[in-house]
Amino acid sequence: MRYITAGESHGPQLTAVIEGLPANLTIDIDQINHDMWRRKQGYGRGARQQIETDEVQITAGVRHQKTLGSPVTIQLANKDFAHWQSVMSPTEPATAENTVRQVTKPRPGHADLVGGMKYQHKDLRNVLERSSARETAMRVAVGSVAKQFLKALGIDVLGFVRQLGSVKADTAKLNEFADLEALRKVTEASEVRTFDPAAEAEIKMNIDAAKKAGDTLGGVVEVIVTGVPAGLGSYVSADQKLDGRLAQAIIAINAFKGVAFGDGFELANHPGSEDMDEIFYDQGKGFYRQTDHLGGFEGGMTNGMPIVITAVMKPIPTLYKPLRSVDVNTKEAYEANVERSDTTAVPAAATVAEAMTAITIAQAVLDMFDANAMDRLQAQVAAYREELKNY
Ligand SMILES: Cc1cc2nc3c(=O)[nH]c(=O)nc-3n(C[C@H](O)[C@H](O)[C@H](O)COP(=O)(O)O)c2cc1C
Ligand SMILES: C=C(O[C@@H]1CC(C(=O)O)=C[C@@H](OP(=O)(O)O)[C@H]1O)C(=O)O
Repeated sequence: MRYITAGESHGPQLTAVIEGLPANLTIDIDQINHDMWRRKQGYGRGARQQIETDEVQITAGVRHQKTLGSPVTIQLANKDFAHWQSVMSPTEPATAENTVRQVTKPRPGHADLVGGMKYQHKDLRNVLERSSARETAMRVAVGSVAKQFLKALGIDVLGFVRQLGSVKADTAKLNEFADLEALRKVTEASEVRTFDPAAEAEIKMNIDAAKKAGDTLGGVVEVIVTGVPAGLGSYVSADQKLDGRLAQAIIAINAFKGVAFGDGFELANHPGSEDMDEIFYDQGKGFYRQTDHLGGFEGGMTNGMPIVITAVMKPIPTLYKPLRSVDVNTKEAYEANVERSDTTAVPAAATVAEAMTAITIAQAVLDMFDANAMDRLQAQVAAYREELKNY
């Protein structure tokens, strides 16, 4: 399965094309729109989210809620385009009137300056429109389809917030959740998508304070995947290592700067005897582990334990507090000014990280099993799970 997205932040619409989904997968559009809603939410988001409704349309590859095996197209209108029609028109020629909102002042932390140099744009709007995280809306739509595919195979994926700014949610509280369903309910109801109400209250205060100071906040998201059979991905070649592919997918989210599996950077603080997940055997369930320090991966392959990914998002680069930069035409120094921006988007980014994870795991499943028809694929996965138990 592969996908591509197209669309500018203030252009007419965003589009995703997914190729390689098996036929007869049931697609629930309400579920997609629910995930779109989750990405739109989150304390600290800016005014743009009040303009958009983010309800998608499926325009190809699905009939009566079932995939056909042909490419699937998902479309999303940008409501904000109404305010940018002339500036962002794909067909009108450039005139003095419709190029008035040219951007010549690159914002530090954005693609603006280097994108302009690379593509020979002097109106940096030509860069920022596509480098904007608006595009992550389509990744969430594709991810929602991937999640529905995985769910049909007993694999569940959830992303949530672990830390926002310097405030960390309490790990002991996370361990109290019986399953992902219970965790989903609590984190979905949280305005900052976390599971710790005490941390949530403190985080909201910090977001208010950052906003007041014209500053922004980053944070750490976590994604957990349960029900994964052992053996997805492979150790045989670097490009087949599934942990490596997941790391690429996560770092490819706007503003993500680091990714780790299991205990992650904490692994360095312990000797090997405390970090490995020892192997046990039971007649009924086969080989199993009692711990998951390595986050579900050995040798680039899933080992049957939950996949646990944490990833860090830098603070939003557009600040109301001005940052120093230089105009690309006049070469004069200036201090950046801002129209509108998010104070933080870590809660939204947790949904994006969940989507990128789901897409990557779905691709690994489709690389390994029959990718044509859902029934045959389900039968193969069930037989494979049985084979593993009897190994
Ligand atoms: C969900 C989400 C929302 C974002 N919202 C904003 C925003 O409102 N303002 C902003 O300057 N950056 C925002 N960003 C981050 C920028 O898109 C990103 O930092 C920029 O494109 C440069 O890419 P890089 O940080 O990956 O190098 C957002 C990122 C995500 C994932
Ligand atoms: C539009 C979205 O996020 C945008 C991501 C973004 C950026 O620079 O990445 C900048 C802001 O856009 P605007 O300049 O239109 O206010 C955010 O609102 C979205 O997530 O749907």
